[in-house]
Amino acid sequence: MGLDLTIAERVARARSDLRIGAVAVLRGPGGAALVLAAEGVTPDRLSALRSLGTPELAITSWRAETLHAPAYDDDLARMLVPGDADCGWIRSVADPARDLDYPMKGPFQVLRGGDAALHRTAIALCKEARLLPAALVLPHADAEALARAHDLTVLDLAQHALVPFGLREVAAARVPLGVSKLGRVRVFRPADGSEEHYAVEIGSPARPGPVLARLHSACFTGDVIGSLKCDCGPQLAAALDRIATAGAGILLYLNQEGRGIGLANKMRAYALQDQGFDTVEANHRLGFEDDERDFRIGAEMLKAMGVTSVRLMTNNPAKVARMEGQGVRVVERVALKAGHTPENAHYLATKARKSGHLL
Ligand SMILES: Nc1nc2c(ncn2[C@@H]2O[C@H](COP(=O)(O)OP(=O)(O)OP(=O)(O)O)[C@@H](O)[C@H]2O)c(=O)[nH]1
Ligand SMILES: [Zn+2]
Repeated sequence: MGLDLTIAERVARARSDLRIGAVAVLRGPGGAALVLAAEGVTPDRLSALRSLGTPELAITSWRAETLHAPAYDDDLARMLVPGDADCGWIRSVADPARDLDYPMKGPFQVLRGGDAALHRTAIALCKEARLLPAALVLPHADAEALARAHDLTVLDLAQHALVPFGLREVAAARVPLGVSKLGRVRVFRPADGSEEHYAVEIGSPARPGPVLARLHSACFTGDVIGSLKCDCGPQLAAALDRIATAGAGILLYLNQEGRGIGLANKMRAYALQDQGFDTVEANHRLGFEDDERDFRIGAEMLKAMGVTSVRLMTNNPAKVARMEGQGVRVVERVALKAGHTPENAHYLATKARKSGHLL
């Protein structure tokens, strides 16, 4: 019926519920559970969950490795929350901020066997909500009745897996730029309620290409406030300059701050870097992969603009491979070196050594 929530709307609702600290219900073939982002737990919510059973804390295998806890489910670990643990305990398992000062001590009661599908989706939703990748999960036979009684969103695991990936252009206008009067900005909105992304088109790039293109991931610190910790700001300026000099091209500004972990998590990663961890180690200690970006977005935007082949400005061979994997031909990789400073030398060297970037 037309008034029913679509799958995309239901997933967006569950994601925002976790984001604001509310409880949602996940339902799978093996049962259902109440879930809550670890970051959003409050004493009230914790005691409400406890009145219904023993909550489990799902963390990624990266976070488990830092805590020296076994990840029996391969990509994640499910720990029982001890009866005397408070919200501070839960936050310390999820958040490495205080790992060095107050190391978490095991032994942790890690569950083995059984089904981790609900936990896996709960972590995926936390990541999509740009929260720490850790969730409280309380499997419960009456979870659906509780959802009805408390007006909670119910999401099927199958629905989460099926959410349609679709981006459509919602607005476009001429924007004269410092580098070229022939600028145009197009705004793309994803079907799944996540952030919008922008295309900056200069001149009239000939479709289907090859078009001189740059996929730039948002970096508030580098792009907006001139941080010296990375090379993003100067790369952004250099890419626009190159396109303007060539007369035509496209820069995609993708809202995948912090390689897809969001600004709050990136600042958590920076705080860990202040403790001596490098950019990759910091992501892992937080429980993330070193790169959480979804490269379908850039490819779909290019295709939506009629572009299927590019001369890609990047120093990251993985970006080239990911674009090719998504059906965009990269006829040439154009090196983009700008903004090397003493402050970002270690960061760039780490990306070269661990993530395969070309210096
Ligand atoms: N998680 C995390 N993200 C960072 C850090 N430093 C910069 N970033 C993010 O990294 C991304 C940089 O992306 P890009 O410059 O587009 O991509 P790249 O993979 O380095 O490849 P290039 O095309 O060669 O620049 C931005 O989203 C930044 O916010 C960091 O220390 N930790
Ligand atoms: Zn940056």
